[in-house]
Amino acid sequence: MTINQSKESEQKRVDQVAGKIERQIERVDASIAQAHKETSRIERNYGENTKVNTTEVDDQMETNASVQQQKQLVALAVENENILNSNRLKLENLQGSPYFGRIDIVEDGEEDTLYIGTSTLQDDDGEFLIYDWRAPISGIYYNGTLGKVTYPTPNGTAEVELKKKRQFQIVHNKIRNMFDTNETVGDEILQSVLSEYSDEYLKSIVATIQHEQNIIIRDTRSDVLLVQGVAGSGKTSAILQRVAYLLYHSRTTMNADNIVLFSPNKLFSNYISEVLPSLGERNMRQVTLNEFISLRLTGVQVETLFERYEKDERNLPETTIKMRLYKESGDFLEHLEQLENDHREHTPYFEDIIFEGKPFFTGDEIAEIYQSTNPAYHIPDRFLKTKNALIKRLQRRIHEDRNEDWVQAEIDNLSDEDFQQIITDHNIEESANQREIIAEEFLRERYAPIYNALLNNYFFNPYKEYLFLLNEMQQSLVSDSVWQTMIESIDNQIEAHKLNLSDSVAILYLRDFVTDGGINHAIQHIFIDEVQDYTMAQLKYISHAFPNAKMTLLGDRSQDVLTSSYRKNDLVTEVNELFKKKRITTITLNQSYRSTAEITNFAKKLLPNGDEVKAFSRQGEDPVIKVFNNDDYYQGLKETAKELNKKYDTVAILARNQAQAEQIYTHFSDESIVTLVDADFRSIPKGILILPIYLAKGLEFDAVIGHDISAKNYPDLRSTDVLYTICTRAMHSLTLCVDGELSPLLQKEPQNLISEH
Ligand SMILES: Nc1ncnc2c1ncn2[C@@H]1O[C@H](COP(=O)(O)OP(=O)(O)OP(=O)(O)O)[C@@H](O)[C@H]1O
Repeated sequence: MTINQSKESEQKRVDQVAGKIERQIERVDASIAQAHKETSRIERNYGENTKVNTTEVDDQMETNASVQQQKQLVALAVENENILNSNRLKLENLQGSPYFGRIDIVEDGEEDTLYIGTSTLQDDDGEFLIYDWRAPISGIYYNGTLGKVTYPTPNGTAEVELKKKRQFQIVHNKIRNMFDTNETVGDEILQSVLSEYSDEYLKSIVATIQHEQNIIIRDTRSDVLLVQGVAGSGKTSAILQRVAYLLYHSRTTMNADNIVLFSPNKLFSNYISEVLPSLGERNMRQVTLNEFISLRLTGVQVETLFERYEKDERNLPETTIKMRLYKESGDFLEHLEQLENDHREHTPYFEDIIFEGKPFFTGDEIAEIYQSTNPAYHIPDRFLKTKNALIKRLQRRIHEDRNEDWVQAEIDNLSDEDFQQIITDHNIEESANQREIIAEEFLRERYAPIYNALLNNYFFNPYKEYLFLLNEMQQSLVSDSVWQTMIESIDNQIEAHKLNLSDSVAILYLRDFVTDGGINHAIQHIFIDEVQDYTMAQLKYISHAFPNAKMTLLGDRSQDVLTSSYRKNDLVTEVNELFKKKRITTITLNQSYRSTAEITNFAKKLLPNGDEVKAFSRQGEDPVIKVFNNDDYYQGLKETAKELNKKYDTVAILARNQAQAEQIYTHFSDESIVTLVDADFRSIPKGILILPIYLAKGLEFDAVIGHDISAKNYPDLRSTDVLYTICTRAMHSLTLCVDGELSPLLQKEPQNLISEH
């Protein structure tokens, strides 16, 4: 058969499948309408049932049972509707482009042809029209070259012969491109996908996943999967495909709520929010490091990475660097723990528990209980015994206070409804001492804040404990007076309810150690994007806080924008050292997909080990370096941006920091198509955008303009990471504007790229 004949018969199949998808959508719509009616009927019924008489105790009990039953019915009906809606979403996702791959295999002498798409589709006879890309057999499409290949089955590995691998690009149910290939996914389709212009949202790469990316997506063995991937190599894309893959394979034991992604900022969260729904899955939870820490340290304002970066840009003394590097190491957390253990005689710092303006338990009373526990026990055990003793004291108080006059008086003053509510809430039966039981329950409610304070260990002061340990620490990094000044400065910050990043993680770790708390067992997978921005102490803490979670860490040591002013780390070595007791797999991605070959080749020359980076063979225009005479700079920048915006929807002017971004904006403020983006933005508009580089991390734009790459602004090698990250945000066009003298980082560039204005 010629390729044209094949195309004709393939098109026929697409038409048939498209027709079946339409009919299934109609049927699902009818079922959804029916289910919706049913849910409303049950809800109405539920409403009527709750209106029954609730004054008599017997009636109350009966009503409760019936309400519970109705609640369950509502929940079931809603669940049914949710399932139907999720089926519809899957069908919608298949509409217009039902599949992207086909494999022809011979298994046990039998030939079979399988089509692969974003989700499974069966016809009414149960025949598979489309296989989900995550099905074990679909792995062949991404992994196998023609010939003998294997795939996992519940009964072990199966071997088949792969006869043909075909790729499709189907748009509006018309085959636009079709290729037979022996590669993972041939370059032609990838070329075409990558030439498209940027979008507000990242897209799924399911149809064109590459071999190395596939290994990341399908890894289920590693405890820690570390990916060192160059800019634009598909790390973020791989995360999202991997989440979809894991959800599919652990349907019964895991859902999207068991997965947490640490993302760099809110813009980024929005940028990636469409991929999983386009694959028929719910988004996982997302949190920034700062939100995560702040949630755990309520009442304290924790410095963000961006704030610190802005500060670091101004000055960073050598001693600060030394102390910070130490406090950011995994060892520091261990030293704190060790020091705490070494000070057996020391009583942790306890606080009064205040109730209605007065101490209910004083710090001294709590300390006494702690001191009475066996000093041979571990600190967390002594702490737990103290806490249990306090809970017992509270219970005793409740028991003793129940006959107090004030309690009796308060009960007498309860309305009938409140009185009945206590009876029903606690299932209190009629008996001789019913009133005493009611009094106890009443007190339990009244003293709930105390109980809550005990449960949450609010009587322990981790801040003072931390300062104590810092004081006790033997260190030879800096002079004693510098160390003391550092301690005083933390003390002052705590007074003002503020904390810097390194101290906050150490305090959390210390608090969790002493109180044996802070652990979340429900999370099964943690993903950290831009892991080069994390310190080993932070990674250690995250791993401690989610002990059941496998970790997928993705980063690029060359995009170390936020910490490169004081840290030159080797990400892979440090992470391997930190997690040496775990099963760790390291994968390197060297192929960059985002930018044209010209941009990638330009950017990689900035790096000392840039040869590793492989450009994808998509041709475009050469990057441009425009040098302006000081007075003309902003005018030139403005004209450049406006000119590019005629051709490209999004043109991003990337500055080193917020102050520079604001400065640029003042020169543009008369233009309506220009937006100054700051940390509170949740989505990226089209037009000309001005933003500091740290907010552009992980994002991409059609055209990028690097702001003021002059000798003043990018004086030496320490600025390499920032400049590299700026350049690699560009998909199709890169321009670097220079105010005055060219940065030494650009001085080796060929003259034909540089123009004077
Ligand atoms: N296999 C692929 N098929 C199609 N497009 C791809 C593929 N891999 C990556 N891309 C595209 O390349 C671009 C960069 O991908 P992504 O943002 O995931 O890379 P990254 O490694 O996270 O980048 P960075 O570290 O620079 O932020 C995106 O537009 C993505 O859609």
